Amino acid sequence: MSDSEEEESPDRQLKLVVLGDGTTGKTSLATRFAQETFGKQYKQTIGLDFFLKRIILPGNLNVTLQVWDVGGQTIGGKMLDKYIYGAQGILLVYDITNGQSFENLEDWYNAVKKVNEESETQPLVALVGNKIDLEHMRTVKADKHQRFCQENNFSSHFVSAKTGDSVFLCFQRIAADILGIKLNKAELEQSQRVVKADIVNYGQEPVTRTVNPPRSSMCAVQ
Ligand SMILES: Nc1nc2c(ncn2[C@@H]2O[C@H](COP(=O)(O)OP(=O)(O)OP(=O)(O)O)[C@@H](O)[C@H]2O)c(=O)[nH]1
Repeated sequence: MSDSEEEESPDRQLKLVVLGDGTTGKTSLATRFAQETFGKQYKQTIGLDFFLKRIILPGNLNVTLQVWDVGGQTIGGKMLDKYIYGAQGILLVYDITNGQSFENLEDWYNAVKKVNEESETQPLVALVGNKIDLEHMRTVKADKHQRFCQENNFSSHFVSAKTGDSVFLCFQRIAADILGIKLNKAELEQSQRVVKADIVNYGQEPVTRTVNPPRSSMCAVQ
C-alpha cells in the first residue's frame, strides 16, 4: 500500500468510558489527555462530559478516542447503563490517597458487568490509580491494586492528572490493547517524554540542607 493510500484510510473510533467515585480525578485525567491542561478547582461533573482526541498508533494508524467522562454521582442512576453501553474500553479510576474510592470500584465494575452480561464482546478494563504526585499520602497499597488487576484481568496504570505523569501513555496503551497493537519500547518511552528527576550531588552536599535546599529538574527521554 502506498503512503497516500495509507493516509486516506479512515480513522478508527474507540469509545472509552471513565468511571469512578467523585473527586478521584476523572475530569482532570480527560482534560489532561485531551487538552493538556489541569485545573486545581474542583467542579463536579453532572451526568456526562465528552472529549475527543486523535492519536496515531504504530503503522500510521489514526485513532479517534471518544472519552466519556461520567460524573461520580451517576452510580445507581438510570443513565449509567446507557453511558457504559458500547464501550470498547473502561477506565476504573480511583484516588491512591482515598481507600474508599478503591473499595467502591467493585460497584462500578458490577455496573460494567451487568451492561455487558449478554454481549459477545467484552470491553477492555483498565485500573487507573490517580494522584501519584501524592505518593506520600498513599493509602491504597500497590499490591492491592495489582491483585485486583490479576483477579479480573484488568490492565494496570498509575498516573497523575496534575503533573501529567503517564497520562498519555495510559490512554495510548489502552487504545493499542483494544486494537491488538503491540507498542515497542521506543514508542512507550516516547510517550513518557518528560520525566522528573532530582539532582543528587553526592559528596558535595552542604552540611545544613536549609542553606541550600535540594533542587529538582526535568530531563527529556527521547
Ligand atoms: N494532587 C492531585 N490532585 C488531583 C489530581 N487529579 C485531580 N485532582 C484534583 O482532585 C479534584 C477532583 O478532580 P476532578 O477531575 O474534578 O474529579 P472527578 O473524578 O471528575 O469528580 P466528579 O466530577 O465528581 O466525578 C480537583 O480538585 C482536582 O484538581 C492529581 O493527579 N493530583
